Amino acid sequence: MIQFDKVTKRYPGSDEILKNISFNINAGEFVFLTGQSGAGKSTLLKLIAATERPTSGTVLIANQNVSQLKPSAIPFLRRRFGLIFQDHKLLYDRNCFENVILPLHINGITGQEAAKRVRAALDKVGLLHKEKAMPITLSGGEQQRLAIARAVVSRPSILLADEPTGNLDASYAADIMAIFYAFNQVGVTVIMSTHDALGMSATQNRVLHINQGTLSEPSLGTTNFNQESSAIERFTS
Ligand SMILES: Nc1ncnc2c1ncn2[C@@H]1O[C@H](COP(=O)(O)OP(=O)(O)OP(=O)(O)O)[C@@H](O)[C@H]1O
Repeated sequence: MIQFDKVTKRYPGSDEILKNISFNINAGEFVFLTGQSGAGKSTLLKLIAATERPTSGTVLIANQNVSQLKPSAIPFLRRRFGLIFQDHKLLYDRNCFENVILPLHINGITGQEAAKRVRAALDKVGLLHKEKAMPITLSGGEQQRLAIARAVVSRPSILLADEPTGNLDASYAADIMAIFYAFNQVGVTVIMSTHDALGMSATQNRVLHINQGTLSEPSLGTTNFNQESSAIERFTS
């Protein structure tokens, strides 16, 4: 479903952020993307979402070469994706219902059908009772759940989440992870970047690790992975 073939990414004036990276992600997988700050995790997610283009190499999404898509085709590609960021990107002058309905309105879905879908999405993340609340009145974990509702309301087949638990304490983070696992259980492909290499050592999910521009799939518990984990632990404790 997602194929990178010898992908290199350099921003104007930058060194190579990603170097000759190849991997495949199949429909329905749950993949963690790890690496230190600045390693290129967000860059890789942006290449998948076609908000950035590779400098060289090929990115195929559902067999479509992203670099060869006409600009008019990009919005259709993006409908496959639900995007979730660490900083939510919520609209603070609109209530929860209005935040979640926005992607539907952009896609021309309005009226009762839109309202039904918004309430279903809010329900999935446990926020149906907050539909009229303004985002600023929600806790950090609730705001992140609202961002997830907005990302899934268009029923994307792929969720790209960029450190969605980064600002949250452990219990909120566990709630958010449970929501992502629930979506994955019903067939949604989930690709999630995280600093939390420690947490990942407990997971059975596939891990793609970026280090100095190259990609590896560490077998969990390998020396490098643990060294980096303890560095993160020292930094955050
Ligand atoms: N638009 C841009 N122009 C130039 N350089 C950029 C741009 N976006 C990112 N970079 C650089 O690319 C590198 C990788 O950034 P990226 O945001 O992908 O890393 P990351 O692994 O997601 O980091 P973090 O965990 O801190 O969010 C960094 O050195 C960053 O400064």
